[in-house]
Amino acid sequence: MASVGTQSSGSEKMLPKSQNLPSLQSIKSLPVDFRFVGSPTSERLEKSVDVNSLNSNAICLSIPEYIGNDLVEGAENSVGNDVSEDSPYSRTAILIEQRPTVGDEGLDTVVKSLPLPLISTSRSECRWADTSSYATNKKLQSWFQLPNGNWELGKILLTSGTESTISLPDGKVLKVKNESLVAANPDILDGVDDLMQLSYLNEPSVLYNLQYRYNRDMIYTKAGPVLVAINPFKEVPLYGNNYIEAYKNKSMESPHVYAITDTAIREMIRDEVNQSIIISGESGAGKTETAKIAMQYLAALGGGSGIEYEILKTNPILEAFGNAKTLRNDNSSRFGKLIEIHFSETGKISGAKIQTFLLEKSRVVQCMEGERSYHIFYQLCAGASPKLRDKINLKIASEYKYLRQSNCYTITGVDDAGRFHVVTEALDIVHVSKENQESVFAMLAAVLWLGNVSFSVVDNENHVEPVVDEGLTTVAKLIGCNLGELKLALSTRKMRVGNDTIVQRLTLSQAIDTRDALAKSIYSSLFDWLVEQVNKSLAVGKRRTGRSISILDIYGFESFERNSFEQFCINYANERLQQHFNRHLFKLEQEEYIQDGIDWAKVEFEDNQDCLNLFEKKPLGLLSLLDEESTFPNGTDLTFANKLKQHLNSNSCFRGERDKAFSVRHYAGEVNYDTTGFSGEE
Ligand SMILES: Nc1ncnc2c1ncn2[C@@H]1O[C@H](COP(=O)(O)OP(=O)(O)OP(=O)(O)O)[C@@H](O)[C@H]1O
Repeated sequence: MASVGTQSSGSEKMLPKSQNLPSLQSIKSLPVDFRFVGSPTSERLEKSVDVNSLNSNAICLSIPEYIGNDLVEGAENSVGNDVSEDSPYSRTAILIEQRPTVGDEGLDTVVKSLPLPLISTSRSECRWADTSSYATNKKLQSWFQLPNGNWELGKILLTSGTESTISLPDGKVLKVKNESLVAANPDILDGVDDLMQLSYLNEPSVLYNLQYRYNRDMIYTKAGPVLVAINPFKEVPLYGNNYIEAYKNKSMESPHVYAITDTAIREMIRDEVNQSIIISGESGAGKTETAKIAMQYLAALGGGSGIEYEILKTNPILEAFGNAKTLRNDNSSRFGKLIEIHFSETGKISGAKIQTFLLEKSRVVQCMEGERSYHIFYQLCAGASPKLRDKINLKIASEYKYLRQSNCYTITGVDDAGRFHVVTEALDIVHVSKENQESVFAMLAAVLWLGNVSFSVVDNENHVEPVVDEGLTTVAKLIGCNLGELKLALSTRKMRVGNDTIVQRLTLSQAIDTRDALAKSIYSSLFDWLVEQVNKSLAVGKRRTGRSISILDIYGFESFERNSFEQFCINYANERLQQHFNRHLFKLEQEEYIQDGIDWAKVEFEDNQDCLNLFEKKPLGLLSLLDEESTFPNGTDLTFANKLKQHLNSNSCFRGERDKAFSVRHYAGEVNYDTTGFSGEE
């Protein structure tokens, strides 16, 4: 007699009535007609001692090839008899792996007689049987969106005509239009580890499934070929050597960054093709942490030469110089990075190369209340030795205007002085000499002192001159420049008129802009120089004969009140990534199903092609128009904004705003841009 079942790992309300739930032993002692297939669920079944820890209540069964149609019908009896709706196992699903020798007819007979939903007849094809009749037998449930936007799972009590009566979990009974109800999946599909397994793939079902797993610390879920990670904002016991060992070369299907990375390694070796792992998401979603976890896995598998240690040590350096506290994320990357890890033919790491993009330079001179500038400034101020402080005339963070303006110096739980030592150690490891390190710190101090440079008005046209004080003299000393030259550089500009060069005095606001531009330029040159040093160190003497795995971690989609040119570029890059995601998750997958003639209910998704066209179309897209305006001698930010309004106002993704502003309807929401600085006007 076949009786199969397992306890749901779900909430109390879902537990079966019986107190005597089946033990692992009873599951294992299934009749010979059945055996576990080598799927992740069954693997876990066999390994796990505690059935309660299972995250799925689907039992995977395989019908051995030699059984044939007759025995399939036998299976029908045994399953059908024992697993009735009232049995303790009523939430058990059955997944039958169809072998080529089992005819469709035989299988159909089994399917029809099962009192339970059949999840699949073939795991590889994922052709889920329609479970709606099962749901009708039970009390039909549907999602209903409340006025506040939240989704509630309602029980349908009655359907008549175009309306249904539903009861919500809080006991309220509502009469609603049928079209406002969104199909819910049967309980049996709660917490599936691949969203593609859901019978109904709609917003509330996806959110519910992700939350169901998240509540159980299962932060990873697959969405076909894509891994969805939900930031746990706490330590989760999912990493480290034991986990690495478990995933190593095992083609484990259960969702994890290690599994994705392992697939990249295997496919790189097997197909001899370079691989890339693209990580995208909004700010604070966990991209950088995920990139680090992937790098740790690569280092563990491809390590041995010692270079992997250097690669991992680049993280504290890049984070110190390129990350900052924002309102959304205490450690927000303010630049994008592409890390290429090179492997030799034997699969060992032979070197790496880091490319960085779009460092947010403006943060050096201004940041919002409650945010911080780059970590390294605070680390330096807190952790520099007395000798170094003396040498570069360093004060505490609150002495510097650039750091003072946002009124935030520390991050809860972060020891800046301690981090400074970690950074200097990491700089040692990537072979930045002590002498060069000192020059780096001197340049950082110069940037901070620049912010303290003030100006005094010298005539009635508001022309200014820098005040000669500790700030100005320290900057001159640190950057190795004559004081008089520095004064001129900060208060005048040279212009060519015909064959002559004339020197024009700057007004206060022009001088402040010049000072800030110098500070930004010093900082971004320093950042680029460091990345160059890191790359030299990671590539020394290594022949790049093998293949590589690249990890792209670009900083996330963001929207402030008024967004800059940098944010415009970042949001465009994110729009492109979204399109890549859509293509792989929906477009290509669905095209393949259609080509193969697979009966597939089309999944509706929001295609962001229109928004991409707004950016990319020639000659009347945002980028082309910006290119054009930047080359016009009389082009300004205002003429650019007017041009956009003239040509793009009829585009549904665009809206002209007052003065120099416009907004774009991105996939993640509408964003307002201020064209100040877009056209590069003088
Ligand atoms: N897997 C994880 N385990 C534990 N904590 C995590 C994990 N992923 C992210 N976090 C937490 O969330 C914070 C933000 O994550 P992270 O810096 O990776 O976000 P991000 O997507 O790179 O954001 P940004 O675009 O602003 O750089 C981390 O500092 C960490 O505290």
